[in-house]
Amino acid sequence: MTDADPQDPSTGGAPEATAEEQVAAKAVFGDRLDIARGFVEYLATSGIERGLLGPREVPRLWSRHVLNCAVIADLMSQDSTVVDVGSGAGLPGLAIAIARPDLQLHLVEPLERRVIWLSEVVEALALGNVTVHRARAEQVIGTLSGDYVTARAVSALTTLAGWTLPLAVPGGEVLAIKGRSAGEEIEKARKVIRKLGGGTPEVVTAGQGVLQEPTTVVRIPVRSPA
Ligand SMILES: C[S@@+](CC[C@H](N)C(=O)[O-])C[C@H]1O[C@@H](n2cnc3c(N)ncnc32)[C@H](O)[C@@H]1O
Repeated sequence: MTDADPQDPSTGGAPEATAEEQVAAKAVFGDRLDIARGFVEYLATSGIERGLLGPREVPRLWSRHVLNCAVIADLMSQDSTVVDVGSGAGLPGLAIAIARPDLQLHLVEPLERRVIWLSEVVEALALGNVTVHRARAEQVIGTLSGDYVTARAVSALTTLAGWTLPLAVPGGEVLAIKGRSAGEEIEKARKVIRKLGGGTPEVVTAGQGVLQEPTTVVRIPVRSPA
């Protein structure tokens, strides 16, 4: 029997970070790098086995998923509360919670098997700053709120605005990780954002100088009452 190749998604196990990813991971996670490694291990094993991510994602777990998500914590003030909508495999929620223990994270995810996996990972990694809620975002409006509301790959901004803006406190922000479509999505959602009390949306990036490809984020401020 030969040892499993960590870079081969068919053989299971966590991928070895490339030299570049290791430098970035050290910069992003600092003395919590071992916890981040633990998260990558869970993603690469039970996360894949239970269908939270596709096996093809294994070789890019660090760059495309964990690091890409964690850097958006740079856009957040100290000691804030964050609601992550549609956390799935804990992205971006758990990556942020690991990078920034000063933040309080609320992960909102409706699917039971994802919630069970998230709860197991939170317990195993002893992430005391994370609470997992089994719910759709619409169901927690009025009961849960945060200084920041995050989301990645959950829905187009026209729909996502209605799920996230009501969860941000006045003066807070929605931070939606988006790809190249960010500007176009903003144009389509401008009217609904205004109707929901959102301020002027903008495209910002996070992770410059750390990641080869910085993360594109749509930032929407939430207006304070006049
Ligand atoms: C494509 S996955 C993305 C998961 C994760 N954010 C990521 O980037 O890997 C979309 C997730 O959003 C969740 N979702 C769908 N509709 C939702 C809603 N209305 N409120 C909260 N979560 C929702 C799904 O259950 C799923 O876990």
